[in-house]
This record gives sequence, structure tokens and C-alpha cells, in this order.
Amino acid sequence: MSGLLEVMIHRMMLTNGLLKRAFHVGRRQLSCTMQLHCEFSICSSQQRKFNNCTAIYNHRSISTIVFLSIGKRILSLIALSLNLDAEFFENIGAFSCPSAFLRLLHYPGEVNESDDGNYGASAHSDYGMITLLATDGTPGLQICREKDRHPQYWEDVHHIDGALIVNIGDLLERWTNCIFRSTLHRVVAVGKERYSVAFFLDPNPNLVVQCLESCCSVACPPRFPPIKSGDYLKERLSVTYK
Ligand SMILES: O=C(O)CCC(=O)C(=O)O
Ligand SMILES: [Fe+2]
Repeated sequence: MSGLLEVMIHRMMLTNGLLKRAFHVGRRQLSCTMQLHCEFSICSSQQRKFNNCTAIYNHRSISTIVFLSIGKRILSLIALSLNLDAEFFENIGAFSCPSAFLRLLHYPGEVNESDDGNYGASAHSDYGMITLLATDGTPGLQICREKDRHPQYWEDVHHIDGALIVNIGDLLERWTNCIFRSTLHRVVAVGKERYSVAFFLDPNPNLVVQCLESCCSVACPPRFPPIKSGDYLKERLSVTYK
């Protein structure tokens, strides 16, 4: 990995026993001064598997710094839509040393009968504020718009060249009292190998996430108690990776 990189490789893992390989790059907590200019020149044999991910990444000339600034911009638009200042999340310190990391993902093309439907990513929502997702264009990602409705109705997310997919996370759902619902999504088998890169943008771990004033009223009280972002994420991750 290039000397320019100040990254930590968290782990190589199989998540929940599902057929997905993920490679984590970044720090749970980005240092404010840290240069995260991620030009990937991945060379070890393990990392070679992820060259297609890095190709997605490099092709779009995006670095973690760019992901971060796109994420901040989207969150300032979300703040405006809630009658808050554009700088609201910046001002409350959400982006001062935020928790953020990249996940490079590889899904194999072949699916065996014995896998028993375990492929890709099972239905979930991401835990933090927002996730920016770049894929190699291979289908497989699906969303369920009305997550409380049963039976669930799943829609394919169509690839748009040059566009990033934005998922709302559970912390933003808590903050906005469900005005912004977190995106229920999954990745299903399409009989083709698939690569994607996800950038998870989560707030400073010490920030207390509590219902925004503009998102509640007497008729619509807060649905979630205040919680420190870091505690919430730790709890969710410990359940996922126990
Ligand atoms: O690979 C994808 O398109 C989605 C990955 C995902 O949802 C995740 O890693 O949380
Ligand atoms: Fe996800």
C-alpha cells in the first residue's frame, strides 16, 4: 500500500458466514489532521483480490477525502430540508474526527445449492449517518422502501454510470425521528461476480444523538432515547461480529 496512505486495515472477514469478503480500510475515528488521500496500489496477494474494487475507486478519482466531502454536502442538504442551518451537523461536531471507513467488497459469482440461500448481504440497514456506495455495475443490490410493510417488496437498484448510491443509516433515522428512514437493503445472487466499495460516514463517537427539535412535537414525541454515537455503533457492531 502506498506510503501516502495512513490507513489501517481492520480485517479480512466473512460476515455472518455469508458469501461475501470484505476488506476494511480506514479508522473508526478519522483524525482531523490525517491525510486520507487514498490512492490504492494494493499489492499483497490477499489484497490483489480487491483490485477490482480499487479500480472502481480509482476510476472515479475519488479518495476518502472526497467521499467525506460528498457525505458532508449531502448531510448539509438533509439539514436544510429539516429547517436547520446547512452547517448544522458541522456545528454540533459530527464531523470533527468522525468515525468513517471504507469497505471493499467482493461477492463470488458461483452459488452452490449447499449455500442454502446464503449469499451476499442479508437484509439490513447501515448503522451510522450515511453510506456512499460505488459498485462495478453488476446488479444484485435491492432496497425495500416500506420496511414495516409485510410482505416486503424488494426493488433492484439500477446502476447509473458515475453515480454513487446513498444509503441513510440508523443513527440518522434516530436523529430525525424517522423523518429520514434508514434504507433497508440486501445483495442477492445474480450468477455473476460482483465488487463494490462502501464508505460509511458516522459521527464523532462522543456526540450524543438525540431527536432534533424540528423533528418532534407534542403529537409526535421522540421515538428513541438519546445515545452516544460511539456506544450505539459499538453495540450494533458487537451483535454483528460476535
Ligand atoms: O455491496 C453492496 O452493494 C452493499 C454492501 C452493503 O450493504 C454493506 O456493506 O453494508
Ligand atoms: Fe449495507
